[in-house]
Amino acid sequence: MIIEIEKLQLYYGEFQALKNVDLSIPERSVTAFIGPSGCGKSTLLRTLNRMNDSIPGVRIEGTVSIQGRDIYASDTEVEFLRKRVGMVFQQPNPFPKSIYDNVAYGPRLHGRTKKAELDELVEKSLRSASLWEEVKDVLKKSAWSLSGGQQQRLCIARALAVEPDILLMDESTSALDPISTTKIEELTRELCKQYTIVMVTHNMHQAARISDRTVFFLNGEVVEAADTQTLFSSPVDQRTEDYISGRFG
Ligand SMILES: Nc1ncnc2c1ncn2[C@@H]1O[C@H](COP(=O)(O)OP(=O)(O)OP(=O)(O)O)[C@@H](O)[C@H]1O
Repeated sequence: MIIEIEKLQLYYGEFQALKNVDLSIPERSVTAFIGPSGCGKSTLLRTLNRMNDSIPGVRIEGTVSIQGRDIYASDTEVEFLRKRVGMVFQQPNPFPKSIYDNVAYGPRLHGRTKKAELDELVEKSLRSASLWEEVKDVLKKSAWSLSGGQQQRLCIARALAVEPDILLMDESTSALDPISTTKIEELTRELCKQYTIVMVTHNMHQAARISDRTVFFLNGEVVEAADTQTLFSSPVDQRTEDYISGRFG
C-alpha cells in the first residue's frame, strides 16, 4: 500500500470534519472518493499533501504514511512531499505564462536548468497528459489561449513534470464539457499504469467508470471502501446502498 491512513481525525476549529479514518490506498491504481457534499472528501484528499496546513485552526490527529513515511512527522519537508504528491484542482489554473514555462516551472524550481533536459521533460510531460500533439507548435503561446479542457491537461502535465508518484485530482473534470471530461477520464486510466491516482468526484458514474477502488464517505467517516465493482454491485452497508441507488445526496 503506497498510502496508509490510520485513526485520522481532522478538526477545523471546533468542527470535526474527519472522524477516525482508516484507509489504505494501493499503488498504481485509481481510487475514487464519493459521498454527499460536505462529507469530507476534499478534506481527506488535501491531507495527503498537507494542503490543509495553511488553514488557520486546523488540527490533525492520527497518521498518514506515504511510502512508509509519516508525512506529518516533524522531519518531513513539505516541499519534498509535494514533489512526490502532485495535485490537480477543480478549475484549471495554469500560470499566466507560456505553455512551455508552465510545464517547466516545477522542474526549474527544483534546480533543473539545462535547456535540452527541460525540453525533453516538457515534451514527455505533455505527451503523458495527451496534449503534445495539440500544442507542440505553439509552446511559446500563453497557456490562457488554450481551451478549458486543454488547460486542465496542461495542469496535469505541469504536475507530472516534477515526476511525482501520486496524483491527487479534486473534481478535476467538473468544470469541463463532456468531451474534455471523457479525454481526462481516458487519460486517468492511462496514467494509473504509472502513477497512483486519488480522485474526489461528486459524480458516482465517473467513479464507477474509471476507478479501481471506491471509498464512500458520510459525515466525515469512511462508511465503506471496496473495489469499485463490488461497492456498486453489492455494497455491504445500507447507507452505501441508499446513496448509490440515489436515495439521498
Ligand atoms: N477551511 C475550512 N474551514 C472550516 N470548515 C471547513 C473548511 N473546509 C471545509 N470545511 C467543512 O468541512 C466539511 C467537509 O468539507 P469538504 O470540502 O472536505 O467536503 P466535500 O465532501 O469535499 O464536499 P463537496 O463535495 O461539497 O466539495 C464541511 O462541513 C465543510 O463545511
